[in-house]
Amino acid sequence: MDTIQQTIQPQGSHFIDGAHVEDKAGREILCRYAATGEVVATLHSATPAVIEQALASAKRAQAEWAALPPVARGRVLRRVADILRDRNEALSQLETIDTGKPIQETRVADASSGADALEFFGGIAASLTGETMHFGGAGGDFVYTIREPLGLCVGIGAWNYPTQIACWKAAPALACGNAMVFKPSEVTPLCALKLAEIFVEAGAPKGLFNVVNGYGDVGAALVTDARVDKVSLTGSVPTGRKVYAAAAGNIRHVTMELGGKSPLVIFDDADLENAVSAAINANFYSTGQICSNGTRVFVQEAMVKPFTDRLVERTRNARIGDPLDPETTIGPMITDDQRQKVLNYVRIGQQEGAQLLLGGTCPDGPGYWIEPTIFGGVTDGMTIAREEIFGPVLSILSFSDEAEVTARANATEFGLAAGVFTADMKRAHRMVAALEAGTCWINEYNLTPVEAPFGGVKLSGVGRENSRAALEHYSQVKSVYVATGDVEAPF
Ligand SMILES: NC(=O)C1=CN([C@@H]2O[C@H](COP(=O)(O)OP(=O)(O)OC[C@H]3O[C@@H](n4cnc5c(N)ncnc54)[C@H](O)[C@@H]3O)[C@@H](O)[C@H]2O)C=CC1
Repeated sequence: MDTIQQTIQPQGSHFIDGAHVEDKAGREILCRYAATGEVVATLHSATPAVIEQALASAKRAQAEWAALPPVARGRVLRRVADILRDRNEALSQLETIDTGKPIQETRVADASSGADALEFFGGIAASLTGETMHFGGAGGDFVYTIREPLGLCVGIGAWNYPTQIACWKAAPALACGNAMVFKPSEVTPLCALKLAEIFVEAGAPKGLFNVVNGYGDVGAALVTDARVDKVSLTGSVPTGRKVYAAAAGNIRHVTMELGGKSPLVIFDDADLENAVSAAINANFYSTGQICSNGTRVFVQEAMVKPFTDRLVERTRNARIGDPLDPETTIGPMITDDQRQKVLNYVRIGQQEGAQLLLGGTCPDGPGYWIEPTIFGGVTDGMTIAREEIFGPVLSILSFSDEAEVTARANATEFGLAAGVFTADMKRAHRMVAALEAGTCWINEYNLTPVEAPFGGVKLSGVGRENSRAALEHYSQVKSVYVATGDVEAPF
């Protein structure tokens, strides 16, 4: 039988101009399966020569791609979507090995979510048109606009959704006629390589979607290259600050999908089971490694006890185990470093007086496991209520009324997402209007259909992914004034 490594090891660390590329001069990237700590693939961080090759080939491919009729571009993207769906099982297994996320999740949320984006933007490609503005009636002057691609885009990804992040960035970029060089997170380098192969198989010009693997310095080199017209990052706020500043040097476009500390507000008229389900999804899906997670769970006073009891009871049913077993509902953290960071927050939570109601410890054995953790009695000033943990740690905070909870929910420098659970729809709409967040859910949490814009306000980012809104961030408008009469001049 093949070992995991024999099956998983890619033919090269990068995929450029239609082929796998290797340059062993680059620093090693050891790709570990988070469930066991086993090294499943060894890659090398891109050298300057590899980066140059990727950018030059993408630049060439962009001109070829932009010259195609939009309907032909759309067809290629839709073919990519079809292949992703046909190979969902194999791609889900790879995603599980790349990230440690349970197969139960990767089967429905990764390649399939990527396919949705490619299908949506593939369908829209042919309907990207300009506008016409008339002056002085029929036969008079007019302006028409042309929606143009930006050119060469760089995508940089976080570790939690390697396939989805690559697709959410590539699909709108390519639909608009751009090319993309994508750099995955150094801890999940595998999935985007497969996606790059599939683009070529679906008929995309070689070089249109290149993947270079590497550490932060590779991302930095891509961002500062003068040929790059746009940078889209999914990552942490500190990295976002650096990338945004670097892009400013050349006055380049950016999309920043950054971190969060989102509120999930549960009023005492909400359906208890639905609210508990949402709190579970908003904190423990992907072992809590989701930027939009509702980690500050504000519960109205009368609801605190029944909500807490039921949440703890149901969370005891979480099945921690082999991520490739379809019954498993909780996988490991991505790396031991990330687990240590989360455990440190658990310690700080206890030191600052929060009540540890469940979890907080690590199951025995290899791999980067941590139990789903619930804190009660959390107050706004506590570190665990202020900082992004990016792990399975849920904080329950109690509140008395709407005005109070709205102010407290907004008292954060982040603004990615928010959720409100109530039977009173007037209150729900009033609250979401007042919440400082880019994405809100009423009586749900963390659903992100491709038709809806996704993105943050405040420190959580700029720009939007998905929906027609993303097209604005991957294209620019040229305005063309057409005169029909003589030219007036003062002398
Ligand atoms: N808003 C969103 O859509 C999402 C946000 N995130 C955020 O991402 C974070 C976790 O992901 P990480 O991979 O740890 O984030 P990170 O910020 O450490 O790294 C993100 C990516 O940026 C690259 N990078 C690092 N330094 C760079 C530099 N100077 N220039 C260019 N690229 C550089 C990394 O190699 C990686 O590919 C969390 O804070 C989370 O909130 C994660 C998923 C979705």
